[in-house]
Amino acid sequence: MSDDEADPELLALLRQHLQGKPPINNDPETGVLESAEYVYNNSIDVALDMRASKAAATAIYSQMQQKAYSPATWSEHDLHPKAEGGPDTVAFIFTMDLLNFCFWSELSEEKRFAIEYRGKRWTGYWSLVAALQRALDEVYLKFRRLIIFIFYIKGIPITDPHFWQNEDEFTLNVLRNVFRSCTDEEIPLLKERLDCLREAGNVLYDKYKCHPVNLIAAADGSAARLVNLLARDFSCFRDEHGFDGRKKPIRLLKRAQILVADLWACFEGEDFGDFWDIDKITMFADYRVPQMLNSMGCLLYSPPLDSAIRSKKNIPSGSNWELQLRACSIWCVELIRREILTEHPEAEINAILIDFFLYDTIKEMELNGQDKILHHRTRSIWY
Ligand SMILES: Nc1nc2c(c(CN[C@H]3C=C[C@H](O)[C@@H]3O)cn2[C@@H]2O[C@H](COP(=O)(O)O)[C@@H](O)[C@H]2O)c(=O)[nH]1
Repeated sequence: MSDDEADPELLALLRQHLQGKPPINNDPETGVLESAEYVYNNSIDVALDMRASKAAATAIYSQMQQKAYSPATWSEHDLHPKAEGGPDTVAFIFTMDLLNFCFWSELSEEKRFAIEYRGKRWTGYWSLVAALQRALDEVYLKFRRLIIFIFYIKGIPITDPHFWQNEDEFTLNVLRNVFRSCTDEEIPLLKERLDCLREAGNVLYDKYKCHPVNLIAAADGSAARLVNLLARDFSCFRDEHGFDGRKKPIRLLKRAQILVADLWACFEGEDFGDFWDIDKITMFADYRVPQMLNSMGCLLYSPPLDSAIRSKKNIPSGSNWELQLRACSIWCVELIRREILTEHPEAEINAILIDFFLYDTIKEMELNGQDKILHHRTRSIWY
């Protein structure tokens, strides 16, 4: 290269710097997409149907346009906290995504675990949000009554890491009361949920001045860096698994990623939701979106796996089948995202919004009794 030609790498660094973004070589990656592609390339029980995925991209894009899907859609859900709450909303979302796992039940709709709140019966993910809101309401209502009464009524500060650390006050029975059901079934994995809160309380106290806003600050505006901090510092967010003897763990990091996505959506990309690399976040590998992708013909199962899912067999957490289901779902949504942006380069769409749309759609289908295709059944704290 002659002396007067600028080094392209330096030029790119300069451009990044001028745009106010960290230099390229500091760009953090989460490793989730790389993991998903590796598992997809080495899967024998789950495959993707390219023709169906292409058709799904067209259908998803047009329906998302019709429904004007955007980060603002998140706050339209009655139970979700609002951006006006600032740090209290951050604390709520952190608590919610710390516990955002494993709600499926073997029992009927009438007998499954459910939370009664604001005159309605909430199940699944919404039972979690309702239980947290109810605990805070109880605190709020009690303070209101305080003005009338002279004695102090202590509620349950369920989003406060100081409380999570207090083994005398915050016991399994207290958490059982937060998640008290209007049926005879208890929330799945209650003890594991207490362990997650306890660990998170200790880590936030030790490293982040006991509030998740300081964790967001440490990520310095990067979504990927925040995901990596969560996976590094909290074992209960470290959703990593061995696969086929590969040296590097397969990183799926579902709850770390959905936490970042929920912050981004709730604050609509501003304030505590402002991440310059938000599009690095992938689909969240749970049990609902694979179900939706399978019902659209995008995700195909081998006969043994298909039969296991249809006969509601438990598929162990970290098993080969389970990793194929989760990772191929991430890769499928990535291909759908690329297809949409190829057809519509101007579309303001990312894997998060596609995922939110697919989740909400399968929930609507379930409500209308259309969810004939079953989801896989794994009990774990990862999703
Ligand atoms: N991939 C993906 N997984 C999601 C969600 C959500 C809720 N997100 C809300 C926020 C914005 C969206 O618009 C939604 O309104 C929960 N889950 C997961 O599903 C499971 C619960 O299922 P069920 O028992 O049927 O409620 C459980 O693993 C939970 O972690 C999502 O969005 N994407």
